[in-house]
Amino acid sequence: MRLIPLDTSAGVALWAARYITQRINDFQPDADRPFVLGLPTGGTPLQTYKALIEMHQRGEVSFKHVVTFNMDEYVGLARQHPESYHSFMHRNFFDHIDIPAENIHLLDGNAPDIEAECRRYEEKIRQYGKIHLFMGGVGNDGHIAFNEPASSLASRTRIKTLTLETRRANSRFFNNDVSQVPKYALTVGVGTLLDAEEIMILVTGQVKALALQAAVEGNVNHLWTISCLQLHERAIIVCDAPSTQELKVKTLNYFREMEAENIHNI
Ligand SMILES: N[C@@H]1[C@@H](O)[C@H](O)[C@@H](COP(=O)(O)O)O[C@@H]1O
Repeated sequence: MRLIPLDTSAGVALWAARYITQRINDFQPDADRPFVLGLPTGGTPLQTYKALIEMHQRGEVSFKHVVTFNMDEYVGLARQHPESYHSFMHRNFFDHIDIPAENIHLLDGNAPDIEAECRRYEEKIRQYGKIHLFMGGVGNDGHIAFNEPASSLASRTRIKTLTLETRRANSRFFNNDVSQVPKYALTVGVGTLLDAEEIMILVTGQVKALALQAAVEGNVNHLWTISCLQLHERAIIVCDAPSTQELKVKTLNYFREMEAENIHNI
């Protein structure tokens, strides 16, 4: 695992946007060989999307041959609802870049047959071979995508019941009314995430401090599904100073030294 400790959330966003841009450009994608990018929603990646849009506008990156798969979507929320992840992604990212509509993949939380929809999503990812880079955030309770505590670490795309903690945290997008937050979501599984070639998780704010500690210093544990990163060959966590509150000084110094050396640090 690489841990990139930065001072501010703005620094995290810039680091992540530069990293994505570099990976896409190094890959030199074309129509027959697109770059496959996994994407999250939530408050954390907003600044990263903004930075990517600015880089695109400056001509530093094109998404013409990038294919995207979003991590999750609420069940039963109309696609046009401003807080559906479909709306979120178009409003905050897709509408401002040159990605072709057919390259965008999101789970359909209103599909008549939920199981078939989840199978279709897994199959679609398989058709592209693999996701090259999966960006994500983390919930306050350590969930990755919507893999709530005690999700199987071998799980695939499926429906999940959201915890009250997650619904309370997300109620800030629903007029602070928890009853408006959907109770279920479709989400890629931990196993789906672990299949990606590389995973980059953004962690910002003190509310994420326990989740970051679990990810970095804790044991691999299904109660903190973010800890699955320890099983991945190429996992990067980019974090700001407030989110590191619960890490040992020794841990933080170790990762700082590794990054300063910049070699053999996975
Ligand atoms: N399903 C999403 C997660 O993918 C996201 O990581 C988490 C944290 O969101 P935020 O970045 O707003 O703290 O929220 C939701 O639960």
